[in-house]
Amino acid sequence: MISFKRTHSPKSIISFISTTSTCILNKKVSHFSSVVAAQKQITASSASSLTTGFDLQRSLCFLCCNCNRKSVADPQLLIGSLRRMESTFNELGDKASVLDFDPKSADVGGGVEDIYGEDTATEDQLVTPWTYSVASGYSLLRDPQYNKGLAFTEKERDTHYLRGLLPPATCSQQLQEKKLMNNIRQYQVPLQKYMALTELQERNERLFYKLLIDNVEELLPIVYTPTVGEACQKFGSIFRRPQGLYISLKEKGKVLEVLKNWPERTVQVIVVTDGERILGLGDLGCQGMGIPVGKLALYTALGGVRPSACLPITIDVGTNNKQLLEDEFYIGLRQKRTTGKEYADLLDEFMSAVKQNYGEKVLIQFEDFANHNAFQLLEKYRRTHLVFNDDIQGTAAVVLAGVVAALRLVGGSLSEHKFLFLGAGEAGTGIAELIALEISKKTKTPVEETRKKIWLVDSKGLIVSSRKDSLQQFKKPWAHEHEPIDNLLDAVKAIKPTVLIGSSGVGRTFTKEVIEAVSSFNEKPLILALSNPTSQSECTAEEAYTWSKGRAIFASGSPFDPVEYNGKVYVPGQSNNAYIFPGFGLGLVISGAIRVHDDMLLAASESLAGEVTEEYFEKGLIYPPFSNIRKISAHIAANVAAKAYELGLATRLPRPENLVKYAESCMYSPVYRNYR
Ligand SMILES: O=C([O-])CC(=O)C(=O)O
Ligand SMILES: [Mg+2]
Repeated sequence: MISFKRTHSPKSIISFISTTSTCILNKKVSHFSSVVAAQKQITASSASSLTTGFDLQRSLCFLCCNCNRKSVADPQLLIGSLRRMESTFNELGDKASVLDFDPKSADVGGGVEDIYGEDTATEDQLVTPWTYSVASGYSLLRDPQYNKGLAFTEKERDTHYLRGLLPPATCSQQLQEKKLMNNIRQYQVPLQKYMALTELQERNERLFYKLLIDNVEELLPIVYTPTVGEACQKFGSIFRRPQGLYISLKEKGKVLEVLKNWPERTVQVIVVTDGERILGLGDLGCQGMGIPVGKLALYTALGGVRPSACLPITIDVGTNNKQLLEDEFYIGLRQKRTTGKEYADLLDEFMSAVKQNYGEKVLIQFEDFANHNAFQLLEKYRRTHLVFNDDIQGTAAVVLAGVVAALRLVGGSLSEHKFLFLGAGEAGTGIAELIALEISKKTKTPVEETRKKIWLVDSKGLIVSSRKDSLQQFKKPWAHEHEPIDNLLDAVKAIKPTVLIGSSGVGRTFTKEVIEAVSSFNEKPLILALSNPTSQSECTAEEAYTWSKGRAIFASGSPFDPVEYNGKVYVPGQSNNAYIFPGFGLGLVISGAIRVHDDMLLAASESLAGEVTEEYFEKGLIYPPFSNIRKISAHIAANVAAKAYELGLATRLPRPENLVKYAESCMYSPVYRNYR
């Protein structure tokens, strides 16, 4: 039955009870879930000895259920019980123990009893899916945020009612990590590894992050590209427990309420998608949820943002993917995508609700929206919200960093190079613009001029001025004077780029002829095949090295293994926005930035390029290894935060003196905590 901890002083319990009752009487809380929320607030705000709210909440639940199992929402009955409880404590004074209190004079006896009525409830009876605010006992083992499995110490097993719920052995987090890695390595199929990791995340969050942080190079291709792409494609079939928040057209008019259902109040980073352009795989509708979930796992593992401060969101406005619409296991709305006003209104409601619920400083990262919405959303909200488009801005910052680093290998300054892109969408035009901006700043030349060094090819051929009228807005700045060319190979031959960048989302488009052509007029052609996942990469690492006869400097969006060519081993780099967004977001969060400015992207990019040291250049690498990513992220965060302060966009004052140290000190560590 009810068991307040004996460590709770009766006075503090009484004060809690009376505050709660007052809240209920004043109709500040109107139903039971609000009582739970109120209880959390009261516990947090009263500096009483109520250090654990668990038992209180449990008893409230208990009382509630006991009042009337069919209608737990009756505040009057609850207050009645609370009052009786209060008077029991008052009578007995400091000697009181909660065991002295029996809410309905022994309505509940000993033994095994279904006191909450959940097991005995018939199908038409309502049961309350209640939970504790502070977990203990069985619920502690089921709470991924606090569960430590066999690593609970003897003392914790005593104080948290875990005796008997675990086998006798205890072990360290290191040993658990070793076991889990052994298990994961046994799976041959990457998707099975993905599922095993997801299960771990839902079972023991700290252990999940410990694995990810300590084995980042091995596990990144599982929780992230390429495997996350396959996971999204099969999301309905592998779906077990929901992660993140789903906002669909059904929730129109109620988005704020939906946000309030999320259990965490202090959210710092939201990654949101509408699933229309998942990696280079196209429209995966609601199943795109794998992407925000994966990106936020990296926010924590690579950038040190606390998991509880991360919120993955999928906005479901339907899908045009016929196969999914016909798939019996599809988890989303079964309708064609809505567009126009209805789409804009839902997004608008979402953006306002986020600000209302979480304030001005929550970062909203747009991810994998289709071009036509991505540019518009960024433009529409960048002055009113803290927004960042990873595919446009994050990819741009990472590619600029790689290109700047590569200058050490290929020579020349940025302005002396000529760039040709295959793909003129978010990544292509985003990268092009940031390169043009950087050249403009460095050479003090107007950006309209520096753009002329950069050429883009889309599905219709080279973007040239004669096509201007029919081009989408975001492509227009790239329509330079040139005769029309309708394919990449001819464009390569005509433009003679020193840098060739693939951002088309279409695999195997850097053909042998294309790579041979670009290698014919460059000693060391810089070739970046950015599209994800691996199946969509413009070429493989092996193709790039072989066709360029070992001369290409190559990096790709998804990882490739090292390649041996003519007796030499070439290690390809991974040009993926995962280098940037975790540190970038951390920098915004720690400075309390309220808007994103392009100069912050340049700051992040510069910081990343600065991490590529001689030892990596010697191996032909233009990015540092991911194994150093937390240190890299701290530096990126510090550089971004410094820029936020410089621009007057930071609200965390005073500015910490040493921003790198400060960033490091803010980073989440997955090591287990000791419980009192
Ligand atoms: O998720 C990734 O690996 C990079 C990215 O943003 C994309 O391809 O859309
Ligand atoms: Mg993306």
